[in-house]
Amino acid sequence: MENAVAQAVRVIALGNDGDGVAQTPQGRIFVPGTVPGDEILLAAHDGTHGTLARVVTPGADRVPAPCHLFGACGGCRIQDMALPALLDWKTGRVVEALRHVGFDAIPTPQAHQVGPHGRCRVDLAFRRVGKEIVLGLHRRRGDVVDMSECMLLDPTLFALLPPLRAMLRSLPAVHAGGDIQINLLDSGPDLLITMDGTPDANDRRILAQFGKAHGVPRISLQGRPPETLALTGPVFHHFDDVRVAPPPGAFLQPVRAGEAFIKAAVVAGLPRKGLKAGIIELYAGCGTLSFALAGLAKVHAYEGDRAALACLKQASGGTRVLPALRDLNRQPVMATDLAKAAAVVLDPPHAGAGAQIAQIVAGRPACVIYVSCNPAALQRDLTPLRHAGYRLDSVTVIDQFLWSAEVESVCVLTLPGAGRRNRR
Ligand SMILES: C[S@@+](CC[C@H](N)C(=O)[O-])C[C@H]1O[C@@H](n2cnc3c(N)ncnc32)[C@H](O)[C@@H]1O
Repeated sequence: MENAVAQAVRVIALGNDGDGVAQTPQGRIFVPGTVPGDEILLAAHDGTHGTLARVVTPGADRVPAPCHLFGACGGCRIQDMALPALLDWKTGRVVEALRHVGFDAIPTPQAHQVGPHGRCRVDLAFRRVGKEIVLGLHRRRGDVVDMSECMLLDPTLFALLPPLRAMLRSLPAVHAGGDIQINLLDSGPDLLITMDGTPDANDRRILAQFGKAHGVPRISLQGRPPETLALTGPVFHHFDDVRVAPPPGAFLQPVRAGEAFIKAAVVAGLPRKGLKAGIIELYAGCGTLSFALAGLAKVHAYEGDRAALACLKQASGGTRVLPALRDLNRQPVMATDLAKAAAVVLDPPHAGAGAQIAQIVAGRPACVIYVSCNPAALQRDLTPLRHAGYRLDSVTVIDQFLWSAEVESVCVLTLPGAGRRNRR
């Protein structure tokens, strides 16, 4: 970074990762900590990225960041922009991706935003610093920032942090530090720890005491597979009244309200008729959507992670969910099977659905409901479906990663005429 800029420049947009984009005489430059409409002075820039010297005139959507750690902690990227404006920006990103797909008509999206203090899933890092433990999220580029306050975390998880720090401080197997994944289940927080020492019987005793005292039924050590270090009570969660036992570190939606919005959009997108043919669900995880779908039809649920599949299988007895283990990149569900389904629901990982998409295109199921956490993958995966004649019936945008650039969406696609063909 060298070039100082003397005159004020205007921030005209947000980039995909949430940094402001300033229009300068030298071209467009990403400037963290700015929002559209700001008139700013740059401290320096290198032609593509700049640093903010100060905001000269704030944009209409600029607000004071609600958390004192904003700017230091890497957890929130865009806290100085009003939440309705942030939801509009995220909605715009999804619509832009769909425009690039080339749909003739894009329905007006339904947009939902969760409230603060709802995060039930978090990955924290911890470091020994002197006699203390620093526990929190990483800086944007750098070390861990102690989470002394947080606008995101569920209050139960936030309340766990002080005793967790104290316990980690006393744990002999923690030398320099490690990481903790926490899932807040119905049975309480479920901890999966990575540490730089090897826990012995004394460490396990300390962990079990902590678990009993703070309502943490299970603490596991990261590994393949994870090892249970302390089990002081039953581990369970519920999806639509079905009791499941998620494995340590299970993928779950991060916010309950976000999960409910996704589920409602998926269920609302199912066809009204022909559900007897059953639903094919791809990337089912531990069954977040499966049991809701099974309230309406038989569900063939495919998942590639063994532990998640075992959870789904154990819970599926007496329901209409039929789980199957499958790596959908290497062995996608074939077109002939997909063709018979009343609907195909897919919720792929960040990279998208890869090889599975070609089989969906070839199978031409009447209805495809695509749940996305990545607009770029959504655009890539829906493009061949649009070329195959699919129409976009509805779009739902969900902002459940508040104050970040992440956005989820649910797109419902139908193939004109295919319902009649498949029901014959
Ligand atoms: C975004 S999560 C969705 C899970 C679930 N629908 C939910 O809402 O909790 C994606 C899921 O895809 C699974 N997955 C990732 N790659 C896969 C693959 N190649 N084959 C099958 N499943 C895969 C992951 O294990 C994870 O459960």
